[in-house]
Amino acid sequence: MVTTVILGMLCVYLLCFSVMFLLISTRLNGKKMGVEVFALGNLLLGLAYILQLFGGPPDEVLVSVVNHTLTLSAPVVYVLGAMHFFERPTPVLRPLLTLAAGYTVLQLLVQWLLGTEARHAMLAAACASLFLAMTVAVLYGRRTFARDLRVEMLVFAVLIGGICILNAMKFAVILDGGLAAIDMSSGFQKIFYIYMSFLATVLPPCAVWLVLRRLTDELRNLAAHDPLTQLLNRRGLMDALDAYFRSRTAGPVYLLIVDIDHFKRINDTHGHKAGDRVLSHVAAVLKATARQGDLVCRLGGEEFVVIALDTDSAGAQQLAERMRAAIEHNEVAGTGVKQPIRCTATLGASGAFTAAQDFDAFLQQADAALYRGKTQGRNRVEWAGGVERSVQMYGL
Ligand SMILES: Nc1nc2c(ncn2[C@@H]2O[C@H](COP(=O)(O)OP(=O)(O)OP(=O)(O)O)[C@@H](O)[C@H]2O)c(=O)[nH]1
Repeated sequence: MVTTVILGMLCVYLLCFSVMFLLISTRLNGKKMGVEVFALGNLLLGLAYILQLFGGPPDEVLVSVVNHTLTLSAPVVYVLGAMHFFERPTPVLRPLLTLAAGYTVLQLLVQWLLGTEARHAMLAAACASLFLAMTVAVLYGRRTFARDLRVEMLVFAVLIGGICILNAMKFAVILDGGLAAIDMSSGFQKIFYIYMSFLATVLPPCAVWLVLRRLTDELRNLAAHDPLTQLLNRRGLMDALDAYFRSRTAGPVYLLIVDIDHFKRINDTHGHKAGDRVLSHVAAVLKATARQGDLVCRLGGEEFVVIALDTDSAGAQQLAERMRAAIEHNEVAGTGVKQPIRCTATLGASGAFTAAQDFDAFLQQADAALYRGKTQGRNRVEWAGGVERSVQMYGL
């Protein structure tokens, strides 16, 4: 009786969460993160347990065969859902139907050759192996594709490891005591379904949490980057600068403004689309020329800011000159029959500063230098008047 009630609750959980996943997936336009696949997994497992409840005794072969196929298919669907979540989308329906057909045929064969007991033992062994593989994959994921979800992955590994152990025990129990040992009223089945209920309660909110984390991370990322060039925008730059100056090892930084020369002319001659390609190209050149860790940002229009970290004035000067030369010497490939576009940029550089609050003042300083560079002929690096003072101040 107790097991039947637990099983009934389990069906309700699974089907409710299936509907919830489905509803969530309808709100996730485009990138569904596997949520609709999780809904299918819950539906299959819910149906399997409904058959378990109302399908009659274990020797009622046809219902039992369908039940076992659903029971094995559900975790496979969860695996496919997880692959979608981790951006390795794979087809779902074809592998699922192939597995279902294959396992059904295998069951009928085993039933015919070895009987009901062997078929139940086979399901327990298959589930134990599958969950073992899932546990290993989750633990591997902590070190590779899911490094940002280390704690969550550990929780999943422990929970899935638990079902793996229970299925291995079920296999041993069937071999030892036959079908009577997994009767609904047996102590083992009680523990088995209590654990499954626990999982059905805990795992779906965990999955929702993962989806929420990914969504909020993506939103934060979108808010911090320029959509055209994928560089940091001003807000992202300020956050990164704050984070840098909070670290104990932070030293003075140098600010460079990079402004493409005669960009209006490029737009007017080649069109706005080509202008956008020039912006993306210059962004890529700046990113490739800066050192890893330096902050590269599109401030707006054709203006970029580079913050050179962990360097001295000589290093910042070399970086500025490298960037100017790289922009001058790398042409933007034309589309189709169009000629490649060449462009140059003028750079204004500030003195060193040591706090994020100083950003605006030093931006103005670099902007004044940039203006000088523009009036003195463009395609050059101009340093702010205070640079020598800054260099002396910080002893660089
Ligand atoms: N294609 C494209 N053009 C942009 C974008 N943002 C700003 N612009 C254009 O950039 C041009 C900037 O022109 P100006 O400020 O006159 O500067 P400039 O022509 O580069 O001249 P100098 O800076 O003095 O060398 C304007 O024509 C803007 O319309 C953008 O996202 N895409």
